Amino acid sequence: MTETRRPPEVDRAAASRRAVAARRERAALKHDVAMRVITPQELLRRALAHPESPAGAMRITEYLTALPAIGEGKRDRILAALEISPVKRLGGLGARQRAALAQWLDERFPEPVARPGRSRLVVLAGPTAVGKGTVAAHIRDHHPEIMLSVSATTRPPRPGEVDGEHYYFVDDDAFDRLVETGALLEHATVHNKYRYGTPREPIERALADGRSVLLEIDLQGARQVRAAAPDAKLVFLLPPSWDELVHRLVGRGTEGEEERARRLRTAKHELASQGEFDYRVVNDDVARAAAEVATLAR
Ligand SMILES: Nc1nc2c(ncn2[C@@H]2O[C@H](COP(=O)(O)OP(=O)(O)O)[C@@H](O)[C@H]2O)c(=O)[nH]1
Ligand SMILES: Nc1ncnc2c1ncn2[C@@H]1O[C@H](COP(=O)(O)OP(=O)(O)O)[C@@H](O)[C@H]1O
Repeated sequence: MTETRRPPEVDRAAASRRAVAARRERAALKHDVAMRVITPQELLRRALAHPESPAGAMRITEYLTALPAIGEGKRDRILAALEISPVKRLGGLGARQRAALAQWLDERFPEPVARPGRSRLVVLAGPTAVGKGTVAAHIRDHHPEIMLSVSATTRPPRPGEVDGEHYYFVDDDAFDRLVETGALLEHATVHNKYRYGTPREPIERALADGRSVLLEIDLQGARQVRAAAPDAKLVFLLPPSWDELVHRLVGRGTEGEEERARRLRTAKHELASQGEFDYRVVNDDVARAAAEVATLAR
């Protein structure tokens, strides 16, 4: 049997391509943590579950400096306190080191804790283009038991949008009257442009009938609902990664470059506020994410 052997330079080239790809993937993961698309705990869980993956191969030093507000000085003090050597990789941490790091992370970056037994009023918010509208539409089509609130807006209808179904399209004066008469549970100017608000009465009626209600609104609205109805469940929809969020925004093709850049800057701030929410749902697959939100609405 003749064995065909590849020249060593071919193997070297392949190895170097793999190294570059792994480095790129590690950089993307660090960016996701820095942008708060994934929590530090999530990255650690991935590293420990797959020590051979790019997450597992990440040095503890790289990991710590990717965390919000951790510079090199703080990093070294943390490593000393946790008794972890700076040359360690995440996938190679010992049991005691994992436990110490996990405890430190939970104190420093607490993950939202599910708060069961809350009302059936569910707020779905999240950064631009994460898929809030898509997930809400899927819930409307597949979970008729959940009432999807129809907002009032001063934005003009887009082709195909039906008054009373997608939105109640009103002018500025009519919107003012809704605000003055207290007809809105919350309202806000979104993307610096048009006003949007949630009619209070249909929600109160549905909740009184024992139905679940879903509001797909922006972060300012979510905060007002929290203040007005502290028992509401606040759900934050997350993209699988920052790159995927950008990809969806570009792919939707509804904004020009300048508006996209502005929305992404807002998205960064919105992602940083996810700790105010009770639940986080990753919109990796629309049907799966919608099912998760529908379950929370029960
Ligand atoms: N506060 C608040 N935000 C809303 C309401 N209805 C829709 N929004 C938000 O307004 C934003 C713009 O929605 P829309 O005009 O449908 O445009 P698109 O998101 O670019 O398709 C989205 O972030 C919605 O979540 C509402 O009643 N109150
Ligand atoms: N799970 C998903 N996977 C891939 N693409 C998605 C997913 N969810 C939504 N999208 C796409 O992302 C874009 C933004 O979704 P959209 O519902 O308009 O976002 P939002 O309402 O949060 O601004 C749309 O083009 C939509 O088709």
